[in-house]
Amino acid sequence: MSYLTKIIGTKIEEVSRMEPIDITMTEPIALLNRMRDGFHIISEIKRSSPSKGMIREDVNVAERARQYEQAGATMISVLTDTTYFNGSFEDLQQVADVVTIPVLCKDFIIDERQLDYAKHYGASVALLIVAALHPKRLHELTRYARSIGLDVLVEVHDEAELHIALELDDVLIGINNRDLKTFEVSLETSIDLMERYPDVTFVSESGVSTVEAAARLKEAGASAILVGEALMREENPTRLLEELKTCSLKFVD
Ligand SMILES: O=P(O)(O)OC[C@@H](O)[C@@H](O)c1c[nH]c2ccccc12
Repeated sequence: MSYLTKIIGTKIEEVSRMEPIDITMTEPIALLNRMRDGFHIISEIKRSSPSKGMIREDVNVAERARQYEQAGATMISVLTDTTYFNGSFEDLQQVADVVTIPVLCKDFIIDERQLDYAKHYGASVALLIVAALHPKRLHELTRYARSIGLDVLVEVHDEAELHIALELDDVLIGINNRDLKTFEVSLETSIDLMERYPDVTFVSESGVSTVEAAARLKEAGASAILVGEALMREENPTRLLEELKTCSLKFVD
């Protein structure tokens, strides 16, 4: 059984225990427009992961999110899964309370109730993973998210999944360089797809740990990169984040 299948099994159980929660509906924030020009950093609050184990145990998430915003991040991603990533909706809320930039709820979302929680705890964007959902459910959840005021980042890993994502209106597409079934990471996953679809606005996700990697992705057409581990490992992430944001192949030996 793949890890993704295992995680989804856990989510099905978790969702069945989630009480309904109040939400205040808004309009989505037009995330796609914000990403169209320039090169953006989405920095992630990630305490641990199944593939890397503990990354940073004691983290003041509010403080770190503020540093990310000050250093120029366009959006903060917060892992809310507890079982596999040691995150929580409390983390999401703490971040949303202190930053002015959008906050992404990063979880394995399979049900409307999780979208309600994301909204309630302050997210303005939610992640939906194509590999985790039947295309019909992906459509339903995308529509529901937008109806309550959440923009959607849709995650793909190959061309077949990209075709499914391209059928959705007004979503930002992320290409995960990490295969969620094997944990293998390759930047070529993004580079190949971005070169074949030059008109699509893409976020390249995972495995970006150097300025050179960021520059390669930018050169290949990425509008944004999503960086978790590399920034979390920095005691002070400001400099690395600034360098990733202004990266250029010209300055790389
Ligand atoms: O820590 P990294 O390698 O920089 O990766 C960040 C982010 O892309 C990764 O956490 C991620 C991408 N898609 C996901 C889906 C679920 C959980 C986590 C993820």
